[in-house]
Amino acid sequence: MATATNLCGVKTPYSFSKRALRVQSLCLQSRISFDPLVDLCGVLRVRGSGKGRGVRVVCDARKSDVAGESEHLEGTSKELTCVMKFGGSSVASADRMKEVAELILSFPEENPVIVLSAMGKTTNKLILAGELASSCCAKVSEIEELSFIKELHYRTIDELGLDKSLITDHLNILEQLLKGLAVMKELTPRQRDYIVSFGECMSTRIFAAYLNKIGVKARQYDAFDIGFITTDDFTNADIMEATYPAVAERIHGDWISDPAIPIVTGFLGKGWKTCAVTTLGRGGSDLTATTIGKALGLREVQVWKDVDGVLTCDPNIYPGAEPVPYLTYDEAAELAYFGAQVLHPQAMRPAREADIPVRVKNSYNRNAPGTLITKSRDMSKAILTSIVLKRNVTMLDIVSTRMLGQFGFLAKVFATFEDLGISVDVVATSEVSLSLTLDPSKLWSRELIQQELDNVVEELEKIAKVNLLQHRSIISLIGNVQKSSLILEKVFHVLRTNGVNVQMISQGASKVNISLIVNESESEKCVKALHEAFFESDLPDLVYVNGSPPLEAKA
Ligand SMILES: Nc1ncnc2c1ncn2[C@@H]1O[C@H](COP(=O)(O)OP(=O)(O)O)[C@@H](O)[C@H]1O
Ligand SMILES: N[C@@H](CC(=O)OP(=O)(O)O)C(=O)O
Repeated sequence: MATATNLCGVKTPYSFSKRALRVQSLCLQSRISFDPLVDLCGVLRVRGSGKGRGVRVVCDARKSDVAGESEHLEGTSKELTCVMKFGGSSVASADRMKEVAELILSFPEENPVIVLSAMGKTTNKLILAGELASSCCAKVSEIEELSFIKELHYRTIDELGLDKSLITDHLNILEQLLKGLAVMKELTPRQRDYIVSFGECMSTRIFAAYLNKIGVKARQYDAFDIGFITTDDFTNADIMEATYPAVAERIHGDWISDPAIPIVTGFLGKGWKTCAVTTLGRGGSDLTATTIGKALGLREVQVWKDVDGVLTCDPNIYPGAEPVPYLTYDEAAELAYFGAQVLHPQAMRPAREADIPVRVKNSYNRNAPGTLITKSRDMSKAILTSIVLKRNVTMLDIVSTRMLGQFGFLAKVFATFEDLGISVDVVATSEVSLSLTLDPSKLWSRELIQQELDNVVEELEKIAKVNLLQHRSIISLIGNVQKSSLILEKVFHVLRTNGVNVQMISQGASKVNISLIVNESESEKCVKALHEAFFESDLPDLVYVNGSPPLEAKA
């Protein structure tokens, strides 16, 4: 009897079917390590790598048929190898779609799963159209955003030489939905998710049809139909565990029976209770990509953007920002969480769990090396990796009205936030007081509405004195916190020179992030000055006090 590892990581005896034994023998013949894993559905999955190529073989351990599998198993070059995700900016027009098709074909050794976002700014336009329709500001047929979406998609179809019927049903349903919103005079998060889903549904249909037209066999998938199961948190849903086996089975099953490049809608899922379409939060196609990478055990996930990788800061704030060649999952996650638009905050989770490298590349400059994100990297020379600015942050200073030493104060404060469903970003605390910032991304618009803030203050004032400070920014310094004294020394030198007072400082438990809270009006100036000091200055990093090197220099 052979053994296989179950999902809890335990090796258990497993009675292999003829088919599984055949997989084992083919793996051995091809010098692919045989590492069987039994998933929740009892399906035996084998991961391994032979001659530098990632290979994944799926077979059912309980069935005994071997027919139809041999070509797939022997011809390992026909395995799906990686995910390539293209964001809205990469597929913004017919010309861009042609370039992306050419880019995909320029990697003949790859059999990618393609994940696409909506074309250009379609998602923003869909949200606006929904808001306008429900607020009765305009007649639906006259909503400019709707006309823009129709025109963009029909023009793209025309320029690619495709048939309009590909998306006419979608555009008709979209218009009907907007008319419905105008009657109801409301736009719920659930309705908003359904409306925005049309962007990805249309871009993927157009792109798959174009590939088929140029003779590259492709198959379109709506993520909500192929097992992307999420929580029912509309506008910010979370991927659930059941997604991985379901997506693997569907995409892999189709690939084996009739190989065609899978073209999957990014950003979308299906709520597990409501069965309604959900979205994964803005920029959620990155998460779709890493989820597929983990589900299929692929070799690499590539996210193709309009910048040369993750940069040392937001190029819109400082155009001199430079690409960062290597990052760890922790650094990338922290960077995204603290506001770098370039990656979705949750996207690193599946990649980290499956230990799959994520490469951030530029679809406009494909020869640029980009950024490689992996579990670990050489940190010996790393000091600061990237500077991230999160604007429009609200800060609360909370001081207990009771005596020093009163226990349970912090618990009561955090219980208030839990009751009101508001998450907190950065915290600095003593026994009787704490300062914290509120996460503005909780709401779609990335701003906490005034009524929620009033509720927070009203509740907290029952136990504390509360000072609400708006228009603040968080500057997050992502880097090697083992060198925190060195980083802080330089930071405070720069801020003092620029006359900026830091209002709060916090070092994340993740050990890759130091956060500073400053006034919004001073924040851009700070980021530029910090960027110059850390990435462009020839000044020595270490300033010796009284002629003796600081501790970390001695170590
Ligand atoms: N640190 C950063 N590194 C790279 N890009 C950043 C950074 N911070 C903000 N950005 C912005 O993120 C954009 C890329 O992210 P996004 O628009 O979501 O890409 P896509 O839509 O192609 O997936 C860049 O054009 C850039 O303006
Ligand atoms: N279209 C969605 C999802 C997405 O991921 O887009 P992009 O890859 O262009 O950031 C959005 O705009 O949020």
